[in-house]
Amino acid sequence: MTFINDLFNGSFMPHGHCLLWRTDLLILHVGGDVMTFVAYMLIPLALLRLVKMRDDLKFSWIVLMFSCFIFFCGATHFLGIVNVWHGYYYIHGIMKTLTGMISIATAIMLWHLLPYAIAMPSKRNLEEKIVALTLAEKKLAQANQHLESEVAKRTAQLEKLATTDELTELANRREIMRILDVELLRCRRQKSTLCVMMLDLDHFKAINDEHGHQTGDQTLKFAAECFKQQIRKIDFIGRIGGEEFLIILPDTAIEPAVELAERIRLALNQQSTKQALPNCTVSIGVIDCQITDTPQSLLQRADDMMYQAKTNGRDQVCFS
Ligand SMILES: Nc1nc2c(ncn2[C@@H]2O[C@H](COP(=O)(O)OP(=O)(O)OP(=O)(O)O)[C@@H](O)[C@H]2O)c(=O)[nH]1
Repeated sequence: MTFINDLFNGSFMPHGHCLLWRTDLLILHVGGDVMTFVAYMLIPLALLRLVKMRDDLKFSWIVLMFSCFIFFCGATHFLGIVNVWHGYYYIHGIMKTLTGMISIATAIMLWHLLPYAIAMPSKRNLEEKIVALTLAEKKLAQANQHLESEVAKRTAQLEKLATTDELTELANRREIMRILDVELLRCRRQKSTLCVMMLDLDHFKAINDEHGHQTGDQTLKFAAECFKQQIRKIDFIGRIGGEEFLIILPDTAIEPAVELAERIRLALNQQSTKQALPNCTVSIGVIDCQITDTPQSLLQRADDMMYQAKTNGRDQVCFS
């Protein structure tokens, strides 16, 4: 009760010793207020600049409230300086009340936001997450690389399977016919020479019948290897049927092609006697490419020559 009486009868009024009229106290109080005022004004400016520069930031009441709270605190300190010389106590009081109200509102808002702020990942959490993600990304890239090399390996295997004869590992019929197409076009474009050789092992059925299918297979492999050894790197060889082979000789005239066919025939003759395999001979038909030839006609003409070698008594070369 005494406190309330004092409040209204004037006894509660401060006495008129403003800063005790001492210069050091004046400098201390005014200096402190000036510094606080400047700092309080700089903080909302910094927040304003942050919001302006970060266009991903959405409008937030808490930032606005916090800026107002700091601004009003600064303004209160400013009026504190003014009031040392002028007595704007009414305005100062209003400003202090407003600052108090905004401070309370900001504090309530802060408490409300506290659970969200606590749940937010810390800088260390985020750094750990970034490290984990970088590691996962690296592992993913490695797995991807491994997968890509596996796919490339499988593709190469499939390509080989699709183009290679399984037994002799020479080009299969489809592949050698594709090569014949390409080489014929190239020969036309470059106006060069091209020879084709058809080879058929003699009495192969007898080899199978007398020595068994497995020995027949080994003989086929051996003959294929023998043919391959005789041709140049730029030539092509493929197995087009059971015991039938085709050799394509780009940039080759008929004479050297026939010489090569003869060498092949002799090589098979000589080498097969040194093997623990049944003796085996080959009939060869050789032709050179004519202006009207197609891949089919080349094949047909080489086949005709090979049959002529068969009818002439086998183990020989016939050419047109
Ligand atoms: N072992 C084996 N034999 C095969 C293969 N492909 C075809 N043959 C056999 O090759 C033989 C070919 O016989 P023919 O067409 O009568 O020819 P040939 O006995 O060589 O007689 P000519 O060609 O007239 O000298 C057949 O018995 C086929 O079964 C194969 O991949 N492996």
